[in-house]
Amino acid sequence: MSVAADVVSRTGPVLPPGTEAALADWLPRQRWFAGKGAGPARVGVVQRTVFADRLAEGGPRGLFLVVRVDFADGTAAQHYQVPLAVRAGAPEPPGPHVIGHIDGTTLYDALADHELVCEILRLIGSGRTHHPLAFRSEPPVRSGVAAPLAEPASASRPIGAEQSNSCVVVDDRYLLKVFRRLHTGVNPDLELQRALRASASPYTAPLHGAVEGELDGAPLTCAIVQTFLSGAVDGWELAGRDLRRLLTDDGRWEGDGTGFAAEVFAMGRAVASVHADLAAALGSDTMGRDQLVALAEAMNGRLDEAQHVVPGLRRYAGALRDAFAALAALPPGVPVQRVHGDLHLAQVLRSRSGWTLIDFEGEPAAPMAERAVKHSPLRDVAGMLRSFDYAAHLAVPDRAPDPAGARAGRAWADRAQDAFCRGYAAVAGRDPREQTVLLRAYTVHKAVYEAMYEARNRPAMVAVPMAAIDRMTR
Ligand SMILES: Nc1ncnc2c1ncn2[C@@H]1O[C@H](COP(=O)(O)OP(=O)(O)O)[C@@H](O)[C@H]1O
Ligand SMILES: O=P(O)(O)O[C@H]1O[C@H](CO)[C@@H](O[C@H]2O[C@H](CO)[C@@H](O)[C@H](O)[C@H]2O)[C@H](O)[C@H]1O
Repeated sequence: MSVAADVVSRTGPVLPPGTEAALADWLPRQRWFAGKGAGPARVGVVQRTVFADRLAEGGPRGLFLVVRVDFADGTAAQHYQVPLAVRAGAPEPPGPHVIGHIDGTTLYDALADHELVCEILRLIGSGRTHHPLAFRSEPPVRSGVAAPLAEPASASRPIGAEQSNSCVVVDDRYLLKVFRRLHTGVNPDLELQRALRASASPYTAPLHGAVEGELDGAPLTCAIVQTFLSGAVDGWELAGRDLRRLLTDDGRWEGDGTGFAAEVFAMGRAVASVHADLAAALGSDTMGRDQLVALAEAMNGRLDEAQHVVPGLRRYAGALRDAFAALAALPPGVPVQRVHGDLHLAQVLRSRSGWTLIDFEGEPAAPMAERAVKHSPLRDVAGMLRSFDYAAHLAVPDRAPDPAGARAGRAWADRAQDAFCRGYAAVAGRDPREQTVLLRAYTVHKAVYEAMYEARNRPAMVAVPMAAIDRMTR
């Protein structure tokens, strides 16, 4: 399973013996490691690509590793990406990025090493290949505009701890995002942002380049670089600020909120515009009878899985299946296209230039083939409508639940959902709420996903989607 550490460079083996044991200890402690509940794991390095080697001169060696994890309990094997730094001695202060100290070297996460982060950007900027990895810069949208990434960078810092992947901000200008859990196939975060760059969408952060590879003969997306929107605030934070303004000092809710509804109207416009650009760039289709039935079956399948994880869903199963059956019975001809796939308030950033959609990778645990399936754009609309409901529950932490507060939160979510749909309609020409059956099916389907996601990742929050399911099935 593993590639032996047998390649010897001027300074000894490329990977010191014991690397896999150190990784086996380090990986399960990472936020993005998806195999946490699966028991003991065996770890093997199945691919390693040296992209920088200055160990002999007292500098770092940088490698991209593909690591395979096999689980003792029979859970299917998972692949992860680890950009690895190796330096002589113990140059790194202890921290969560340190993987181990072996044979006089320190092994640590290369994203914490400014020199190596710069090297990755330089390789992308100059379009180099270190087989099997291709470092590519995106062709200029307008001719004569050079790729900016070859310039030296002076500072880099990791951002966000609670993420599925790992991001580093370079010079406050670029965001390098390294995908952690690997699925073969082109990641939609690259595919869709490439298409949106080509159509010069003003609602995405321009893509500058990517690192692409292959595993077992299939394509692999390893990393992307895009413009970092310095000073941007995400929709979740803005929603929280608006909700906090409604809350009086003595704990009562008062007023209608401030300008947030106007912001949300603009957000709806941005999402509809991105949908139009995606349809133009990557094509659209219609669902016939068979596809509608298959979609309803997939939704039922997820409900089956979710009921094992959240037994409380069982009492709603009849009403939920009715919503999916109504979808299956819709007249054929429902338009479908590529969509964001996991849209919520933290996936939209508000900066001076307006709203920007980020993170087009879809549901991070799903195989790429599933994420590439065309859907009604109402899938994203449903995701955002659910997010306003979440915000009303959670954006004001430590607030004791009380009926008046719940009513005020509900009224806030209703207003936000209304503003979003009106903004969406202003660009799409049709209010998503007119497609009642479709929107209801996608919305309850999303809530079922959330119940399962929360049970696995944030059990204290299961009550949020469960309350929505209770309300929507009454
Ligand atoms: N282009 C960008 N400009 C500014 N901040 C960004 C940008 N892209 C992502 N971020 C920030 O980084 C965080 C993680 O990015 P995201 O693409 O959502 O990664 P993940 O797949 O790990 O969730 C986001 O929540 C956002 O705050
Ligand atoms: O951001 P990710 O792509 O990793 O998405 C996953 O995590 C999200 C939580 O961080 C989760 O979103 C759910 O919680 C949000 C509030 O924290 C809420 O705004 C969303 O509406 C709700 O779905 C998302 O489902 C999951 O895929």
